[in-house]
Amino acid sequence: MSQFRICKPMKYASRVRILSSNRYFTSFGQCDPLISRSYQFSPASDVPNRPFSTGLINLVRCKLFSQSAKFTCGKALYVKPFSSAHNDDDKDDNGVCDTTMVESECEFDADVGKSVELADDGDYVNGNVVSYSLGVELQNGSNDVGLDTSGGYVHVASRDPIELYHELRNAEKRAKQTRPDWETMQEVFSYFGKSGWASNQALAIYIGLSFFPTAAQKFRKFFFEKSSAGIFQYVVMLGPSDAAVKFLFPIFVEYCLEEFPDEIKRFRGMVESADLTKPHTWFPFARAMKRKIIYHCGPTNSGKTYNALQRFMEAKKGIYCSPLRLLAMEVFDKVNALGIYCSLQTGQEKKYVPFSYHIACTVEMVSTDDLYDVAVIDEIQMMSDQCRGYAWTRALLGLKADEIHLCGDPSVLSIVQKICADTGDELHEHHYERFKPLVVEAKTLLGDLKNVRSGDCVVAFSRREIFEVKMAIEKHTNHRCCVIYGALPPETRRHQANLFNDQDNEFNVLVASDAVGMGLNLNIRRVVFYSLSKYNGDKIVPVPASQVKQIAGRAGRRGSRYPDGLTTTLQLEDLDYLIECLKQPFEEVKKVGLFPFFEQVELFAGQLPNVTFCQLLEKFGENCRLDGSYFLCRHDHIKKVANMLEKKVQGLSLEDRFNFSFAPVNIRDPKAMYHLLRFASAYSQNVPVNIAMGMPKGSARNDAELLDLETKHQVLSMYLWLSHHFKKETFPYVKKAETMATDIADLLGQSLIKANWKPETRQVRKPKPQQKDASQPGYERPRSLVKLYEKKKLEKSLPSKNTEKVAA
Ligand SMILES: Nc1ncnc2c1ncn2[C@@H]1O[C@H](COP(=O)(O)OP(=O)(O)OP(=O)(O)O)[C@@H](O)[C@H]1O
Repeated sequence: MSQFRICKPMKYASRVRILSSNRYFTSFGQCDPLISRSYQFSPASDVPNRPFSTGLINLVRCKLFSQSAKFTCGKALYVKPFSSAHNDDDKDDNGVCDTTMVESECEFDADVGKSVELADDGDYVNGNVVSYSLGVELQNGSNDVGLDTSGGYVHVASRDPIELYHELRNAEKRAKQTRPDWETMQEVFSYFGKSGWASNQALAIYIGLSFFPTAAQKFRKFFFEKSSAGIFQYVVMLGPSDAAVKFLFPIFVEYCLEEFPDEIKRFRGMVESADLTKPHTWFPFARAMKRKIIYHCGPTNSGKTYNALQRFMEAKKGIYCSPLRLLAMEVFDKVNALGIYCSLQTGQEKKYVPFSYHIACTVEMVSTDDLYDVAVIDEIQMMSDQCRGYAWTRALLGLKADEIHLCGDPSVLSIVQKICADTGDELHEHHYERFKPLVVEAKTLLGDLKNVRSGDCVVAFSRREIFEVKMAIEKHTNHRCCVIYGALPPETRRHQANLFNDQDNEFNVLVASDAVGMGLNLNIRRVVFYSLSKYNGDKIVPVPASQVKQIAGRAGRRGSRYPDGLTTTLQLEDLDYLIECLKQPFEEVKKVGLFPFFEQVELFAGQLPNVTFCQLLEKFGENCRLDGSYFLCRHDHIKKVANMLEKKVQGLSLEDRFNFSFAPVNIRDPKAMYHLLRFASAYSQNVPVNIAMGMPKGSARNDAELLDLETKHQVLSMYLWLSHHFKKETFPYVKKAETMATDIADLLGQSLIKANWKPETRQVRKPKPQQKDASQPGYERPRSLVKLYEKKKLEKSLPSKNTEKVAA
C-alpha cells in the first residue's frame, strides 16, 4: 500500500498535547504515535494495556492525601437534606427501590440503616454529621478500603486502582447509602461525565468523544451498584471536584478496558486509519535523500521563476510544477523553443516529447516516484490554499529530486524552514526585490472609465463586471479590450494575452479577473482596480492584501514595453485600501494543507463499512489527526460531487467515487454537473462514455451563447481529465474531445473579440429595479464597495444611537 499523507483537526491536537505533556503518562514505555506516548497496546488482543503508570497514581494519591488531611478527625461534612428525586440507581439489584432511602430523611449506614459518623479509627458514630477519616473497617468485617500487609488500614486514595476496580467488580452487593450521599454521588458523576480532562484522557485508551458519555454513564451505574461504603464515602467526601474525577478515572479506565473492548478496537482503528500526523514520514524515499531546497523568496516580478528555470534547464532531468495549466504550457513551449526537450502533463493533456528528460506539469500531477536532478515548485505560497494546498505540500515533501527550487512570496518561508527541519533537507534562501518598484498613482481614475489609457489592465472580480467594464470602455473611449477570467480555457486566455501584448493591433486595454495574477506574461503599464471587493461565495468582502499585491505586481515587467509598474484604483475612495494592502508585509502562514490519498480513505472506509462516500469524507474530517503545522483542505466541492453520484449512480467502487469526485467541474453549473453524472453512469455500466454534445455552429452572438461555449469547453475538459484518470478504453473519444475543445477555445476567442453585449449570470436573479442599463447613453460611476463595507463594519462596531436610547 502506498504512503499516506494527511492531518487532524485541532480539537484532537489539543488533546494530544494534553496527553503528551503529562509526564506521568509518558512514563509508560512504548510510544503510540497516534495518541501520545502514554499507552501501550497489546498486539495480540488489540486492546490497550493499562495506561497508567504508578507515577500518576502516586501523584493522585499525594494530592488526595494532602486534600483529605484537612477532613480528618474533627472536620465534618454536613449531610444534605433528603430529596425525593431518584432514578434507576435507587433500585436494588432486583429493580426494587431502596425504600430505606425514601423513608428516612437522613443518613444510612450501608447495612444498619442509621446515621453514621466515621471517626479516625474507622468507628461508626451515630449522628447527622458524617466525619470522614482515612481508614474504614466495615461492620461485616470485610476490608473495604484495603488492608496492608502490616495489618493497618490503607487509605482508599492510596490503593491501586486496578485492585479497587477488581474489588468493585467482585462485590456481590452494594452498600446502602444515605440519600444526601447518594445525591452528592450523582453530582460527582455528573461532574465526571462533563469533565473535559476525563474525556481528553479517555481518548488515550480509544474511548472516543462520542462514546465517552455512554461509557461514563455505564460506569456510574456500575459504581453505584458495586461500591462499598468506604469507597463511596471517600468519593462523597471529595464531592463534585477535579480530585474526584482524578480518583475515579483510573478505575474508569479499568472498567472501560474490560467492558468495551469492541468500541475501543473500532475507535482505535478509525483513529489510526485517519492519522495525518508527521506527513514527512510518508515519503521514505525522499527522506532517504539529502535534498537541497532553494527558496527563491520575493514579490512578483522579481526574477524568482526565471532563476529557478535556469537551473531546471541546465539539469539532466528536471520537473517544473505549475499552479496552472496555462503556466505549465508556457514553460513547455518556452523550454522546447530553447531546444530542451520537455514533455507536458496536466490533468487534461499528456504531450510526450520523444527523448525528453524534462517535464512541465501541474502540481497535482507531480510524480513522487520518479527521480529528478532538479525540481521547480512555482508559487509555493499556495501550500496554504484552503482547497488546493495539499498538492504543494505533497510536492515539497515527496519529490525525489536532489535540488528543489521553490518560488514564492515570503509568507510560507518560516513553515518551509520548519518542514525542512523535519525532513532533514538543507535549505538555502535567496531573497529578491522587484526589478523596479511599483508606483501608486494617487490621482486614480476618479470613478470614470473614460480615463483608462493604453496598456491599462482593469481588474474586476466577477464575470459580469468584466463584461460591463469592457462594454463601457469600448463605448466611451477609442480603446478595444481583451478579457481574461477563470472560466476561459487556458488557450483562450493565452490568445487574449497575446492580443493585448501585441503592439500592432487595436486591443490595448485588458479587462481581467484575479486570474491575471498568475501565470501570464503581460505587458501591463498600469493595473487599475475597478473594485477592491469581491464575492467570496458567501458575501462581499474586501480582496485580501496578498491578492491585491499579487495582482498589482503584474504591472511593469522586465524587458517589456512598460518596465515601470503603476497601479491605482477607479475610485478615489478605494485608494487608501490599495495603499494599505501594498504596505502590508506578507502575513506569515502558520499552517499548510493536506488531504488524504485514496489508500488512506480506503483504510478508513474499512472502519465504517456502512456509510456513503460522502459520509465517509465527513467522518474522516472529524476524526483525522493533524500536526500543528497542517490543516485538512476544504472538500465541499468533492462532497457535493460525491453526494450527487451517491444518489444517482450505482455500481461505482470506492476508488471510482473518489476519482470522480476530483473531476474538474463547476459544481454551480447544472449543465456541467449533468454531464459528469452521465459520464459516471456510463462508466459504472462499463459502456463507452460518449461525449454526446453538439459542436456549436459559430462564435457566440450573445452572452448566453458565450456561457454555453464556456460550459461546453469545461465539459470536454472534464472528459479529457477523466480519460487520463480512468481506464482509457471506457473513454474512447479522446481525440474527438481534443479537437472539439480546441475548436471551442477558438470560437471563444472570436466571440470575445466582438463581445459587446450585456453579461448574463448563470444563476437566475431578479433584476435590481434601479439598476441602469450600461448600454444606455451616459456612464454611471460605480460605487466603492470597500467603502461601503468599511462603513458597515464601523456601524456594527459602534453602538447605534437607537441602541443607546433603548439601553438608557
Ligand atoms: N536575469 C534576467 N534576465 C532577463 N530577463 C529576466 C531576468 N530575470 C527575470 N527576467 C524577466 O523578468 C520577468 C519577471 O521574472 P519572473 O517571472 O522570473 O519573476 P517572478 O518573481 O517569478 O514573478 P512572478 O511571481 O510574477 O512569476 C520575466 O519576463 C522574466 O523573463
